[in-house]
Amino acid sequence: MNGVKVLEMQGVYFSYGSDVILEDITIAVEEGDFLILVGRNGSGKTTLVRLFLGLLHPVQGEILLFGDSIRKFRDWYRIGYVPQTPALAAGFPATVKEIVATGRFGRIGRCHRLHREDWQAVEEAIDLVGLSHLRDNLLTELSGGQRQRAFIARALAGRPDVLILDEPQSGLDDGTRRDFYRLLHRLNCEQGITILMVSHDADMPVNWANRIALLDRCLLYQGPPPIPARLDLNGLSGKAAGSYSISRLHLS
Ligand SMILES: Nc1ncnc2c1ncn2[C@@H]1O[C@H](COP(=O)(O)OP(=O)(O)OP(=O)(O)O)[C@@H](O)[C@H]1O
Repeated sequence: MNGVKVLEMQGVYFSYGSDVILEDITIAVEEGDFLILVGRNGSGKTTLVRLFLGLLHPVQGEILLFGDSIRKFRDWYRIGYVPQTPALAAGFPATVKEIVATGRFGRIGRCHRLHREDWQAVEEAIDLVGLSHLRDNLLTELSGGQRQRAFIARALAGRPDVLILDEPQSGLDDGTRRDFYRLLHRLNCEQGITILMVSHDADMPVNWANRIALLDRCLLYQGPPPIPARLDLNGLSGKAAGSYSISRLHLS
């Protein structure tokens, strides 16, 4: 955490038609951060991620990537994206190695052949996530946790500076989820990869993150974990998501 801003929003607003989804968002992910963005279902987390990926555009405010306006930014290979994988992985007729190799295209361009150094990056990424023994297996032959790792390896193959993960832990059992957090912690601490992870899981080990942000259309908290007790987290769990509300957070 050296103060260099990798991802930044300044006063960002976003709406779908007349529905305001994000309001006055000012947030920065700094180099070396492990920032977890939490919020109930529908609070705008994926929308915020899609804005950082340039897939949506704010109606107001500025987005900066590595200090440059997103409008001028071209180095997309510096950002590795891991989507919610269960949907993506269903029925993928590709091996681990093949899917991870597609992670190189952001760096070398889609119409280029992979060279020796590309395959080396692919092997390194597979190794980093502990899937070397399954490199030639089909994705459909993998468990949910192993698939998750394959998609992380895919994002790592482009040797990004920052990883953005959108609820990567959904659908995993407790043990697999813990292993998964350990892997992310290792990538952050040992490989120096900056991480922005989205979650609506209030039970995650937030102490592994150095920063946490709570979103519900606007940012209700950002700072070191844990979220202050007055911002009662109970309503963030999947079970109680419906009972969570902005007014309750403001009043408690
Ligand atoms: N393409 C779209 N058109 C209109 N409204 C949308 C669209 N995509 C999302 N929304 C709405 O925007 C709001 C925020 O959605 P978003 O997916 O960002 O929430 P989220 O916090 O990521 O939710 P979850 O935890 O369920 O994934 C929701 O009310 C959703 O219904």
